[in-house]
Amino acid sequence: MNSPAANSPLRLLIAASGTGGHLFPAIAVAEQLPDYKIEWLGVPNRLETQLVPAQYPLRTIPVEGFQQRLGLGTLKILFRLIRSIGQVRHLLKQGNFQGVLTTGGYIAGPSIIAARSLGLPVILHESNALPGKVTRWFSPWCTAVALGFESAAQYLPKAHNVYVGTPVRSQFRAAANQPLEDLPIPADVPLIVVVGGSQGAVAVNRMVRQSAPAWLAAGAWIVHLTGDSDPETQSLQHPHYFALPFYDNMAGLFQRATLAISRAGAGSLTELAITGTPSILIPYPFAAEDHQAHNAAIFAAARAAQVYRQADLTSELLEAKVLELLRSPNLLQEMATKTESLAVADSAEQLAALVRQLVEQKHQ
Ligand SMILES: CC(=O)N[C@H]1[C@@H](OP(=O)(O)OP(=O)(O)OC[C@H]2O[C@@H](n3ccc(=O)[nH]c3=O)[C@H](O)[C@@H]2O)O[C@H](CO)[C@@H](O)[C@@H]1O
Repeated sequence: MNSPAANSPLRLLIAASGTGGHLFPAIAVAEQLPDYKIEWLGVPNRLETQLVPAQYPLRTIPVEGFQQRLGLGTLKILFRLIRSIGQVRHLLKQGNFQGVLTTGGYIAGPSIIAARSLGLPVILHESNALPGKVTRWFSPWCTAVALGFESAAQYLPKAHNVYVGTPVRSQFRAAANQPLEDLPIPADVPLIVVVGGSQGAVAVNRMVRQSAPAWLAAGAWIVHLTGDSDPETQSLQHPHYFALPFYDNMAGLFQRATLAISRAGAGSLTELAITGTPSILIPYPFAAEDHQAHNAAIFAAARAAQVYRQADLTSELLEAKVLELLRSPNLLQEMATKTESLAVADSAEQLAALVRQLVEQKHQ
């Protein structure tokens, strides 16, 4: 591979794909590397085609997950994996890249193998408390593994682990109390924010709609981020209830929220910690290896959140727990303080510094 011309910007390939939880931390790090020439690697038809800022050219390759049992399907996937490795190698050589940053998931496997086979440094960021399969399999080959939760290191004994927290978008690092200009919510009313990860959570949505009338009657306002695949989003109408498929100003919303009801994806938890927002967490029960329950357990242990398994939760119980919290400002304040203590405010800067160190040291 050619060495970069003196003074030409270093070239980094970011392999991050699929969900907000994988994309936003990578975007946050990219924002910290304005002097790098960055290109993006993703999968066709996934969220990256909408969320990755236009300044980072997006390349796509078709990769899929690994099945549990061996069979013809597994062979096909293996074949695709080998083909993807070849495609990423070609891309890396052609683009004269000097390093790879990935946030895990299926796109990470071929990216790590391709980059390491060319002697390029790879930094893998794992945001979950229980690292995903791809991270557990491929982390020993990475130059460094950056962790969102310190306790994840116990699952990666052969990796070079560095705890940095999970990077959040720049909106979360701006001054507090960004106004919600598009939502006419009075300053002095309690606000409940409901969020089901980047794609919404239909089961949580249903429970929330059943419980919401009691919360509204108690004087609360509600912003309900439903995702775009819930057919019943218009079934509850109330002047103090806003149902939206997706919302951009999450920093402003979490800062303003009295209480959040959320899934327990690493991205949402990190943001709740940064904004010091007390929460009720309902881990997604079908997440790979139940990893959201591991994320939520850290918040529960720190008394930063109340955690309920979806299977144990009814709309009556949810209704009662929320009312109880709305009537307990001291408890909410205590949860807010505990939540804040879990935040790593400069995670994006730390991870960008790690990328610089490893990429630049290799190319000195
Ligand atoms: C179902 C599933 O397996 N989800 C996983 C997925 O994240 P997934 O994207 O589902 O969930 P996360 O909580 O990590 O991230 C959601 C992100 O979307 C943003 N958002 C959400 C709604 C909205 O209207 N506007 C908005 O901007 C949130 O602010 C947050 O930044 O990857 C994460 C990181 O590996 C995992 O921890 C999650 O468990």
